[in-house]
Amino acid sequence: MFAKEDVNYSLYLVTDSTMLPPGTTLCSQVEAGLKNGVTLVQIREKDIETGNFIEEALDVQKICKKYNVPLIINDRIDVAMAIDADGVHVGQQDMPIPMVRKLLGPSKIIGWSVGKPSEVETLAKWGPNMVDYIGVGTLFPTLTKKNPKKSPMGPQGAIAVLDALEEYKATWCRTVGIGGLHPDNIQRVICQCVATNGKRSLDGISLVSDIMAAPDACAATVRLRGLLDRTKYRFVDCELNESFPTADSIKSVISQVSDNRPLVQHVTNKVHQNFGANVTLALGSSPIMSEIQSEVSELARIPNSSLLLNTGSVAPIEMLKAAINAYNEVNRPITFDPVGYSATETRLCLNDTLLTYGQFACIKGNCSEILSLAKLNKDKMRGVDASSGKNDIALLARATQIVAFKYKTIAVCTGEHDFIADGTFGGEYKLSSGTSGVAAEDLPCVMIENGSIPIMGDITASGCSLGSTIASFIGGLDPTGNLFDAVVGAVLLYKTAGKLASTRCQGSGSFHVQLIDALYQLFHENKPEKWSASLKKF
Ligand SMILES: Cc1nc(C(=O)O)sc1CCOP(=O)(O)O
Ligand SMILES: C=C1C=NC(C(F)(F)F)=NC1=N
Ligand SMILES: [Mg+2]
Repeated sequence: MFAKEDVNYSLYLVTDSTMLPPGTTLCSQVEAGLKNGVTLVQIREKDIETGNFIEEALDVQKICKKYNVPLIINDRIDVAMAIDADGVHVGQQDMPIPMVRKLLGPSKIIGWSVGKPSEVETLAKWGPNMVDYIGVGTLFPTLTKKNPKKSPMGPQGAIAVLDALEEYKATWCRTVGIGGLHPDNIQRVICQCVATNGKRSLDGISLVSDIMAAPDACAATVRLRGLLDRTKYRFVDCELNESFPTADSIKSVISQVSDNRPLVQHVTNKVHQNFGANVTLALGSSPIMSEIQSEVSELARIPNSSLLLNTGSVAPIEMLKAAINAYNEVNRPITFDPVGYSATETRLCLNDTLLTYGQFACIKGNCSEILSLAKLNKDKMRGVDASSGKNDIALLARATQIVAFKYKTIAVCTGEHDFIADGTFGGEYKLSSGTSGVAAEDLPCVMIENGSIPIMGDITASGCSLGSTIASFIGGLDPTGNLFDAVVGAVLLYKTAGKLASTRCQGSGSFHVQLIDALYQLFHENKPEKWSASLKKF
C-alpha cells in the first residue's frame, strides 16, 4: 500500500498497447520506463476484453511491485478492485468521483481528468478525501487520444487550472500535465506552468507515446528523466540572472553587439521591413528579411542569430511555428511582437497559438497589447482607456510584470513611459513548488521615460523598429552577456534617439531619417551615461 503523500508524480507513464514498436511488448516498454525513472504507471486500454485487461494488468502490476511504483487503472473501477490496484484514473464522463471513492475506500489513489477551472471548483467542493490528483490537459495536440473532445489548452490553460486550485484552496490536490509532451516542450511547460501566486507548479508530467512508441524506451525515459531533474531552462545562450542595468553594463552590451554583428532575421509586416532593416544596419547588425520556411533552420544556426517575430507578418502560421521551433532548438533568442494582439479574433487566435508554441526571450507590445496579454484589458479595467496615453502608470507596470511572469520572459510595454520586467527567474524552474511564492508583483521592473515624443506616433514602424533594436541587442550578446541589460539598453537607446531625432527633424518624413542617424550616432559613440532617457527602478 502506498501512503498518498509518498506518491511521486514527476514522470507518470500512461500505457497504450496499440502503438508498440516491433520487437517490444507492453511489459517490456513499461519495464524499460520503470528501470529509467518512471515514477507512476497507469494502464489505459480503450477497447479490450475484460479478461485480457485483467491478465495484462496483473502482469504490469508484478513489474510495478518489483520497482515499488504504484499502479493506476484507467476508467475500469472493477478491474482496479479485482486486482487491488493502487488507484484509478477517471475522466469527466466516467463514474462520478464520490461513487468511485465509495467503492475504492479512502486509501486508494483517485485521479481525475481536468481541462478547465470550473472542474476544479467541483473537486474543491468535494474536499480532500475525493480527488488526489488531476491530469491537466490536453496541453498540446496529440494523436494518442482518439476523438479528442478538448482543444489544446497550452501552458496558459494549465496556469488557469493551477490558479483555480489556489483560488478554491484545493491544496491537497496534486497535478500532472498531459497531452503532446515531448523533450522539446517539457522544460518550457514546467517552467511556465506556475500559479499566478507563485505557490505551485505541476507536480509532474504524464505521457504515452514518447515512451510507449519509442523503439528504445530506455533511452527515451533517460532523456525525459534528465529534463525533469534539471533545474535550469536554458532557452537562450546568454545570462538570465536578474541584475539592475547600469551605464557600464549597457556600454558592455553595445560593445558585444558591435563586435558580434548579430544576424537579425525579421519575420514582420511589409511596412516595417525596409525601416527595420535600416535600423538594424544602423546598430551594426545585419538584417535578413526572410519568411522562407526551408531556410529558417540554417539561419538560426548562424552565430549570433536573432529572430524578430512580428505577427503583423502575413507568413503562413506553419512558417512562423517553424521559425519558433528552429530558434528554440538552438537556444537562439526570439523577440515576439504580437501586433494588434486582441484587436481582432484572428489576431488573438494567431498570437495565442504562437505564444503557446515556443519560448520567447522578449515579448514587446504597446499598452493595449500588454494590457490584453495580462488579461487586464478593458472589461477588467473600469474607465481606464487602454489605448490612449492616459494609462495609470502603476497599472501598466503591473501588466508588464504579469506578462513577464506568465511567459517567463522579458516583457516590454511601450508608450510615453516604457516598462520592462524580468520574468525569467534566471531560467530556474522546479516541480511542485513553483517560484516559491514569488509572484508577478515581485519581479524586477524598470520604467524608462524621456518626456513625450508625439512625432513617434506619426511615423510607421516606430514600435516595430524598437523590436529590431531589441533583437539586435539580444542577438549580439556573448554567452556571458545579460539578457535584461540588453533589453533595457535597447529601449533606453531607442527612446534617447527618438527624442534627439524629434528635436532635429522638420516633420515626420525627416523624422525617419533623423531617427536612423540618431541611432547610428549614439550606438557608435557608445556613451550610455550621456543618454537623455531616464531609467528608474519600479
Ligand atoms: C491519455 C490522454 N489524456 C489526455 C487528456 O488531455 O486528458 S491527452 C492523452 C494522451 C497523451 O498522449 P501523448 O503523451 O502520446 O500525447
Ligand atoms: C485522460 C487522462 C488524463 N490524464 C491522465 C493522467 F495524466 F494520468 F492524469 N490520465 C488519463 N488517462
Ligand atoms: Mg507593436
